[in-house]
Amino acid sequence: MSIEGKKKGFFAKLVDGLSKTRDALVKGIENVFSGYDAIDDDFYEELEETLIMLDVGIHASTDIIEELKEKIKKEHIKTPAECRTLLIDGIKERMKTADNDYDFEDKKSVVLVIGVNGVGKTTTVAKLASRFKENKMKVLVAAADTFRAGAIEQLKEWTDRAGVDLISQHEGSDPAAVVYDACKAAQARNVDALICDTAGRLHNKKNLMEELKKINRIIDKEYPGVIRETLLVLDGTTGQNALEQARQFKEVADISGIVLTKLDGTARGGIVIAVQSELGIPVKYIGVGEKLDDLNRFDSDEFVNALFGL
Ligand SMILES: Nc1nc2c(ncn2[C@@H]2O[C@H](COP(=O)(O)OP(=O)(O)OP(=O)(O)O)[C@@H](O)[C@H]2O)c(=O)[nH]1
Repeated sequence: MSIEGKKKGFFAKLVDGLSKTRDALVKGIENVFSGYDAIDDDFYEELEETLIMLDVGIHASTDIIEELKEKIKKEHIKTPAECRTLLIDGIKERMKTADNDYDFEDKKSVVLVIGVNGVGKTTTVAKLASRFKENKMKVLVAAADTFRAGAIEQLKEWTDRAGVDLISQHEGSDPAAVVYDACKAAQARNVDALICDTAGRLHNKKNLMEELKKINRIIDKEYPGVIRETLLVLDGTTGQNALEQARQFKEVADISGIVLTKLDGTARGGIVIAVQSELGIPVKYIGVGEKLDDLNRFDSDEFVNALFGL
């Protein structure tokens, strides 16, 4: 399928996947807009409460409303209907990614993928590998989640499916040793993107921090000069728990981007807005299904349009 065709397919899935969020969000917001004739404190309060209820997050919701108030004053807007467009534009604006956010997609890079078990980390590694491969990059994957039983086999199945090579050792081996091997192999094979699946044991933050530090040290030493990216994978269906997880990971790792998975079929898509605003880390990819091509770059215009059924 052409890239254009794939993009359309992804958008259709996104629109479809966000239908539950859309139903909840749009219905809630439209109710506020249609329930008030004038813009007053009650209107703002109800709008803010609706955003919070939809997992947009307390801080982000407050910010959005404050920003909206200022714009309304500046532009002398009088009716709730007129302020709907301002609200939508404001949400789009706060989720924009920067131009250099995806440099690792077309330059020599090492991408560390972190996140707790079950969030869709392994699947995301494979989806990224497949995406980079389609972009004509030579990809290598490292199985540095050596802790969870069966993780290596599972990753092997996925990388076979994606048609990319995997560097692995046995279960229980030192993740840093796997990364060392992978750095050597990446250089010997002239690889463009090395993607490392790492373990995410949040219940032992100190160990996790040490492990990630060690991995980073090895990459710095053995594979200098490459672009570094650390993506945290979060399960979009878990709402505020995902946000809490992200806060904890932020303490142990230098996260450069978020991948939100399972946005298909959740009513909690508002979490995308919360994550971006509350953590100050851009959402770079979203997952809307279990197949290899069900991951795409996050596009704030596309996302908010899908969310509001525009
Ligand atoms: N619907 C849907 N399912 C997804 C998505 N991403 C991953 N999954 C599913 O979520 C489940 C967990 O995904 P994994 O990739 O195995 O998760 P993990 O974080 O590596 O977790 P462990 O394998 O337990 O370490 C699998 O059944 C995936 O198919 C997504 O975007 N949408």
